[in-house]
Amino acid sequence: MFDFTATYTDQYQLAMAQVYFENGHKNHHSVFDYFFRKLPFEGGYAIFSGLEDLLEIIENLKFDDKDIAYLEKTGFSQEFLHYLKEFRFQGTVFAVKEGDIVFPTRPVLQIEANIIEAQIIETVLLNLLNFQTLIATKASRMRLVAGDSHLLDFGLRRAQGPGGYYATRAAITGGFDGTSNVVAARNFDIPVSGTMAHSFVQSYDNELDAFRSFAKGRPENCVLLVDTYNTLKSGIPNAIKVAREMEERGQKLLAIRLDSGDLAYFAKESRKLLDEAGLEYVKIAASNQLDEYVIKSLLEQQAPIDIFGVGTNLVTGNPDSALDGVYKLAQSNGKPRIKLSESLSKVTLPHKKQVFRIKTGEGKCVGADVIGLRSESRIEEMFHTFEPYKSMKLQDFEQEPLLHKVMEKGKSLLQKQSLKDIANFSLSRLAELPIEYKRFNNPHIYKVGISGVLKEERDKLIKEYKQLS
Ligand SMILES: Nc1ncnc2c1ncn2[C@@H]1O[C@H](COP(=O)(O)OP(=O)(O)OP(=O)(O)O)[C@@H](O)[C@H]1O
Ligand SMILES: O=P(O)(O)OC[C@H]1O[C@H](OP(=O)(O)OP(=O)(O)O)[C@H](O)[C@@H]1O
Ligand SMILES: O=C(O)c1cccnc1
Repeated sequence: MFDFTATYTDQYQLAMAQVYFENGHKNHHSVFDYFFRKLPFEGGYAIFSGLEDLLEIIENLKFDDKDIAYLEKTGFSQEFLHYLKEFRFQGTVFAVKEGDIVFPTRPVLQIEANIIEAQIIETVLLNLLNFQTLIATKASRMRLVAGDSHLLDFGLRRAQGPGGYYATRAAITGGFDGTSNVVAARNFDIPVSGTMAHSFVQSYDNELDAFRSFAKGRPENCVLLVDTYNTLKSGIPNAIKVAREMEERGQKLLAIRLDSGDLAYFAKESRKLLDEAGLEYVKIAASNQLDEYVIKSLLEQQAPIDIFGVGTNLVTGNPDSALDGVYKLAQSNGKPRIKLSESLSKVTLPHKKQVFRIKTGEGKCVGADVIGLRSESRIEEMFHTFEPYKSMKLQDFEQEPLLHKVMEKGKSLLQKQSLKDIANFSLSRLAELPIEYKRFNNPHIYKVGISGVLKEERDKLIKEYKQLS
C-alpha cells in the first residue's frame, strides 16, 4: 500500500518546525487535543476509528533519503535536515478506546510530545482519524437498523481513490461483516466474499449457461445475480434450475442477488418462488445504492433480505464528505494555552485533560461526558461549557475515565486485537447508550460539561489573553 513517510504532512508543519528548531523551541513540550465539533449525518453519536493504524504509522515514521533530498530542494536548512534525518516520534498518546462512542467538543485523543514531533504528525493524525471515524459511524448506523442481516462492503470502486482501503477497515469496526475488497481483507484479516457481475451473465449466450458454469467453477458460497434480463421470469427460474443441479452434486446454492428495481417487491416474490421450489435455504442478497434509510425501510416492509451489499453511501460517508476533527494546542512548555473565539463554545480548553463518562450504577450512559484536568480523579459538579449558570451535580453517578495511555515514548502500548473485537466493543458501548441518541431524526443531544477547576483555569486564561490583545 501507500508508503507513509514523514512527508505525509502539510508543508506548514515543516516550516514551523524549522523555526522552532532554529529558535531554541525544539524541546518545548507540548500537549495537543484531537476533537471534532459536529456529529456527522445529523446523528446522535460517532464511532471512534483509526487508532491502531495511527499508532502503527507514527511509531515507524521517518524521513527517508528521498524525502530529505526533496526537502533540501524546497529550501530547508542543512542543520534542520540533519535533525529530520534522525526524526522519530517519541511522544505519549492518550486516547479513547477504538470503537467507543464519541461526541463533539471533548478530547478523543491527546498528544504529548516536543513541539516539532507533535506538529509533524498533526496532518496524518487528522487524515486517518477523521476519515475512519466518519465511515465507522456510517457503518454503525446501518448495523443498528440491519438486525441480524449480513452487511457487506462493496465500496472500493466508488471510494475516493485509495481511501477505500481504510474505508473497509472502518466499516468493519462500525459493524459490517465482510468486504469485497481483497487487499483490505488480506491486510486486516477481514472475511472476504463476492458474487458475480452483470458482465459475467452477459458474456454467455444465455443466462442459464452463465449460472451453470459459475456454479460448477465456484460451488462454494455461490451467489447468482438474477436481474440482468428479467428477475422473476428468467433470473429466479434459472437460479432454481441450477440450485437443483447443485443439489444433485451434493452442493448448495448460497444466495441470489438483486441489484435493481423495487428490492422489497423482488425479494418477496423471489422468496416465494425459491420456497415453492423447496429452496428455503437459499438466501437473498440485495444491493443498489443502499444506505441506512433504505435498509431500514426495506426491513420495515418485511423484505426477506439476508445480505445487504453497500458501496457508495458507505465508503464516501454520503451525505457528509468529512468529519471536522481538529488538533488544538492545550499546553506549551509547561504553560496552559487557549485559542480565543468570538463564541465561548469555540474557545479551546487548556491543560492535560481527562474525559469522564457519566453512568448509572447499572452501566447505562446518563447522556453526558465531563471534561476535567488530568489530575482530577472524580468530578463533583459539571458546568455547561458556555452557559455560566447551568450546572449538574454528579455525586450520585459513576464516572468512567475515557482517555487511556496508548503510546509512551513513541512505543505503542495497544494490545493487538481483531477488528471483530473492536466491532463487538463498539456494539457493547452502543448498547449502553439510550435509544433516544440512536434515532435518525432529531436525536437527543448528548451533553458535555467541564469541571469547576477547568472552568476556572479557562476563564482565567481568557481574561489574561483578552488583556494582552
Ligand atoms: N422497496 C424499496 N423501498 C425503498 N427503497 C428502495 C426499494 N427498492 C429499491 N429502493 C432504493 O431506491 C433507489 C432507486 O431504485 P430504482 O428502482 O430507481 O433504481 P434502479 O433499480 O437502479 O433503476 P433501474 O432499474 O433503471 O436500474 C435505490 O437506492 C434502491 O436501493
Ligand atoms: O450501489 P452501491 O451501493 O455503490 O454498491 C455497489 C454497486 O456496484 C456494483 O454495480 P456496478 O454497476 O459497478 O457493477 P455490476 O456490473 O457488477 O453491477 C454492484 O452491483 C452494486 O450495484
Ligand atoms: O461481489 C459483488 O457482488 C460486488 C462487489 C463489488 C461491487 N459490487 C458487487
